Amino acid sequence: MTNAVLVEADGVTRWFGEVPGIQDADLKVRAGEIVALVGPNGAGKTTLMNIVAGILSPSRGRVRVLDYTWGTAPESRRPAPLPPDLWRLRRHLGFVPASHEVPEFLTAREFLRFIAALYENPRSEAESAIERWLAYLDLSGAADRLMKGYSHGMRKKVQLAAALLPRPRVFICDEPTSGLDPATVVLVRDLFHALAQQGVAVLLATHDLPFAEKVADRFYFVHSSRIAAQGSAEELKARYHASDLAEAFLFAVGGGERRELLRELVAHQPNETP
Ligand SMILES: Nc1ncnc2c1ncn2[C@@H]1O[C@H](COP(=O)(O)OP(=O)(O)OP(=O)(O)O)[C@@H](O)[C@H]1O
Repeated sequence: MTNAVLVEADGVTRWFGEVPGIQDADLKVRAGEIVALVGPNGAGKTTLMNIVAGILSPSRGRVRVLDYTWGTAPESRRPAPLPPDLWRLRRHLGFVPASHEVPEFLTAREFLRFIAALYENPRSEAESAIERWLAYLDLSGAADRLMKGYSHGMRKKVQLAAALLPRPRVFICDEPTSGLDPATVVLVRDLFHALAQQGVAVLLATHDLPFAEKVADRFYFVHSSRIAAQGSAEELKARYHASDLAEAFLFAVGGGERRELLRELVAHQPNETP
């Protein structure tokens, strides 16, 4: 299996007016690698994912996914237009957004058929792939109901199936476990590992650190619109003398000072009698 870099961001910055979405972010995801972006709300994870998925243009910096390169070099705060032929990349890039949006007035089966037709999968092959995805994600019983009545978790499952049906080489997934029951989280974990084994480059963003630690090979800590640290779980824990990934994150973004402050706050005064 090749370990070529399939996704690369170089100095990517995106401003929303005066608000920084992400600044000077460098990112790499290799074939067969699972990379997780972790960080608090508003840190910049979704902005970075949307940029490398070709949904949002960077204000500055360059992006390469497979053979497609786009972005801008000048010192500008104005987003560069996305290249018009970027749609060609989409059949190779599966994307699951953080939102649970699906076309509500279609059934899951209709929607998946639409996706298969869009990417010109042969009809017979597509039907059997759709059946298998529905079965794997435990959606077969609901497949002919309008998605209007679907729960958040069911919608997430449909988004996963739709993104993976065209067999992408790059898979970008925002909040993969949000709304999912614990048994489905295990299915998704296995799914990610299976994709990586097939040489797919997987990029995800999550608040679910136990899940991330089980699936990801490498992490990017995103904080205040910047990448604060990157590495494997073992590297990050060793670097910040942390017992788990959450603690490593806290120390990487300066939370160690808060721990010191807490120690001082609760320490007994020297002349205090117990
Ligand atoms: N369309 C937008 N217009 C204005 N500001 C935006 C827009 N999208 C994102 N931002 C801002 O960019 C920053 C990064 O947001 P982003 O959604 O990337 O964070 P996140 O790490 O994905 O957060 P969460 O974990 O809550 O999803 C935030 O300050 C956010 O308010």
